Formats: sequence, structure tokens, C-alpha cells
Amino acid sequence: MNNTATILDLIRTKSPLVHNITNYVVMNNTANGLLAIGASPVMAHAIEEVEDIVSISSSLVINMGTLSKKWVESMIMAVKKAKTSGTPFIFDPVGVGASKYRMETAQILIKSATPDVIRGNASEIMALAQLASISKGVDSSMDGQDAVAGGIELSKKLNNTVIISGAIDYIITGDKISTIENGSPLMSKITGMGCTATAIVGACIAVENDMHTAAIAGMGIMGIAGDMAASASKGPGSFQVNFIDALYLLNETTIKAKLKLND
Ligand SMILES: Nc1ncnc2c1ncn2[C@@H]1O[C@H](COP(=O)(O)OP(=O)(O)O)[C@@H](O)[C@H]1O
Ligand SMILES: Cc1ncsc1CCOP(=O)(O)O
Repeated sequence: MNNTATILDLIRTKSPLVHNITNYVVMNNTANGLLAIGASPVMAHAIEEVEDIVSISSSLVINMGTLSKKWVESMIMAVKKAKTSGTPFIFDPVGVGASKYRMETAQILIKSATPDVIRGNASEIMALAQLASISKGVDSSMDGQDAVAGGIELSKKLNNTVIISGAIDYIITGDKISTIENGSPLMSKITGMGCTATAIVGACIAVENDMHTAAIAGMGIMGIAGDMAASASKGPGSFQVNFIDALYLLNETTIKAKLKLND
């Protein structure tokens, strides 16, 4: 089991190929975030190639931000292939409570193959846990603490790791709960930060077998980079640029000095 600095180091040394089937809004931010930490992103959603790409990748990221029929078919093929090829995968149920289609798709995907990790905001995790389905669009309308019970239930039901992101990130594996209190409110003023978090955890699961440890590393990297970027930024615009720089500049010293992990 590695710590966050070692996991970042492994990503930089191994440069794992991270296969993303993600949404139109965030593809560029996500690819740049992955590159900045040393991973190698590939965005591929065509039915004709998803199985091939899964089989050469070190991890798979499934994000249902902008769904359509063809993409859902690709996602199902990809997650099934991930299970047969032993490729770890993370699922981001973007806006899952916002429509019947998203809810049904999330259920189909989870039934097709259990995600090793799920990352969502509090509303999304609550909706997935079917404790509530009051998601407001793709943003969260409730506090992380409210969703923790749902996160525990979901994690136990699926025997996996569930991340609830927000001002405090909760990393839940059954009864084990870790929290991270890094990051900035500016992160919720930029679209795609949750999706980037999911992809960065996706890079961590490519190099670390313990999903809870990998999830801590990914969310820690996000939060510390968020802290560093916020202190150098005037607002959301400069934050976006500074955030990518901060991901690139992160090292063992900054991680040790800044990580606010309660494990
Ligand atoms: N108020 C906040 N303070 C600190 N970090 C935050 C805050 N809001 C969001 N974050 C961080 O932003 C990233 C995206 O989380 P979140 O906003 O919950 O995702 P989503 O975009 O899916 O709603 C996470 O790394 C989270 O820790
Ligand atoms: C705005 C929007 N609409 C569909 S996907 C998307 C991006 C959502 O990204 P995030 O959940 O990371 O803010």
C-alpha cells in the first residue's frame, strides 16, 4: 500500500494510459489534468474501438455527463471488457438524479460491471444510493455529511469504494471512512472539476491496487493543487490555468506539508 506522494511518483514514472469515455464539456480539461500529473490520457468512445482501447489501457474512466444512445452502448461494452481484462474502472454518475435516463443508465452500467470506485458530489451519491433523487442539474444541492450514510450503503452494496466530493471529500470503503479537507470554493465555480477529480483518481487506480488508498491519493492531489492554485488566482479564469500548473508542480514536500487527511 502506497502513500499519496509515492502514488504520484508511480504515475510520473509509469505514465499509465487512462482510457476516458467522458463528456463533451470536460474532455480538454480532463486530458490536460491527466497530462499534468504525468498520466497518458486517451479519449475514445466509438463502439468500433472501445474494447481494443480498454485492453491496452491501465484504467478506465466512465463519465455520463453528456449521454446518448450510442455512447451508452460503448460504455456498456467498455465496462464489461474492463472486467474481463482486469482493468480497474471508476464511474462518475454526473447529474444522475436529474433525469430518468441518467438514473436508468447508471443502473445499467453498474449492473453490467461493478465500478471499482464511484466518485460523485453529495446529490449524485444520494441519488445513486436511492435515498433521494433531488439532484439539481449537475451541481450538488446538499452537504457531503448528509450523503455519507448513502455512500456507506452504496459501498457496502457494491463492495467497492465511494467518494463523495465537496468542501470535505469523503472516501468510503464499507465502514472505513477517510476525509480530506483541502481545496477551494473556487473549484465549484469552474465546470469539470468533479470530472477532473474522477479522472485523476482514475490515474491513481492504474498504479495502486488498494482502491481506498488510490482514492485518497487522487482526491488529495486534487485538493492540494486546488489550494495552491487558489492562492495564486484572481478568479475562476486564472484558477483554471494555475490549477494545471499546480498539478504539474506537486511534489512530495508540498504533499507532506499540505495534505489535510483524516484517516
Ligand atoms: N467548497 C469547496 N472547498 C474545497 N474544495 C472543494 C469545494 N467544492 C468543491 N471542491 C473540490 O472540487 C472538486 C470537485 O468537487 P465537486 O464540486 O463536489 O464535484 P462536481 O463538479 O461533480 O459537483 C473536488 O476535488 C472537491 O474536493
Ligand atoms: C455542465 C455539464 N453538463 C453536462 S456534463 C457537464 C460538466 C459537469 O462537470 P462537473 O460535474 O465536473 O462540474
